[in-house]
Amino acid sequence: MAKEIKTIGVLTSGGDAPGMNAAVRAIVRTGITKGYRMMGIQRGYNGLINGECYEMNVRSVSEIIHRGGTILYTARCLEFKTQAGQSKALARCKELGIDALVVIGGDGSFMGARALANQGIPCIGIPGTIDNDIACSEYTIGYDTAMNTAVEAIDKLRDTTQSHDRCSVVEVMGHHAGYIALNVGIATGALAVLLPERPFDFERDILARMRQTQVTGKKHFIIIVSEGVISAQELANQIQATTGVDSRATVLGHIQRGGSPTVRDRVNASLMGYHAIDLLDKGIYNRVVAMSGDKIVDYDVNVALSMHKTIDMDMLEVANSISI
Ligand SMILES: Nc1ncnc2c1ncn2[C@@H]1O[C@H](COP(=O)(O)OP(=O)(O)O)[C@@H](O)[C@H]1O
Ligand SMILES: O=P(O)(O)OC[C@H]1O[C@](O)(COP(=O)(O)O)[C@@H](O)[C@@H]1O
Ligand SMILES: [Mg+2]
Repeated sequence: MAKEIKTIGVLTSGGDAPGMNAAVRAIVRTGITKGYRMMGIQRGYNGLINGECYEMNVRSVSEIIHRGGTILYTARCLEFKTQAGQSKALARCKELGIDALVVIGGDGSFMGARALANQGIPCIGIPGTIDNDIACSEYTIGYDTAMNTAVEAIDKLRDTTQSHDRCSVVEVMGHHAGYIALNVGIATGALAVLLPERPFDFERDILARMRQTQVTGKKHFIIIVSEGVISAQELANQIQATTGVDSRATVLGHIQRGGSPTVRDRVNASLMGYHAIDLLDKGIYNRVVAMSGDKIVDYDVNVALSMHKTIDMDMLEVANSISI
């Protein structure tokens, strides 16, 4: 027998991602249409522990579909990782009458949702992270916007890099995940793309590729490095010292996390938000919403968290074959 749900809470957690607002909008409006009381919880699990929340109506989510960031704010909450923190959150749900929760965030946030689900609060996870590193889903909200933001910035860097016959080393985000780097590398025609999934070899990945292309007359170089592989500045210094090519480092950083979401992020966020409420409404609990092909699907949270996904190394081969 499905538990009776009257009030649904929604929160955003972990790194913000463009399109989170579109998801919140879809969740709140679908929930209200289906007759639920909707509560916005601020600052992720911190807000759940502290009771920072407010009832939302259809107008609470007006004028946000095009805005980056999250109107609910977000946070990383260490306390919630502890049993004591989770017990406080559970007590707060009971006090506020929150019967179920929709969590928009990454893999860490879903582990938090599972902890609450295990204590009787039905939870639905929605993948919201620019990194696209949610194993069960081919796509995460914010990923498309972040890549487009990075491409726009790197196109600008290309102009100045070419004008000075320089090498630009550009660091993009992607905590342990090279999806942004690989796609952005192909989209910007980068000479080399360094991914966390592949051990870095300075001679093979940089020097050999520069020499090969210099023979054909190329004098400027763009190198994309995913955060954590090597510091962009350190790599630029090494390239300049070894090849004599004037080199500069650019860390795109949190620029990639902001800005108005793309069509793809707005549409997927809206579909996923609707799907999350539809699941709860059907009495289907403790699922993670995901994309498979262009379809919205869902997985049991335990299954979702045990899945693995691998980056398509054939795409690196394509990048390396074309950027010569
Ligand atoms: N193992 C865990 N158990 C319970 N809660 C967790 C766990 N891991 C992460 N969380 C909660 O989720 C929040 C966001 O996780 P984090 O990994 O920083 O981001 P993301 O969800 O984007 O991957 C953490 O600050 C914490 O409150
Ligand atoms: O917000 P912070 O603490 O600077 O975190 C930066 C990290 O957040 C991200 O932007 C997104 O990661 P999550 O989605 O897992 O939170 C990573 O690419 C990056 O490593
Ligand atoms: Mg994460």
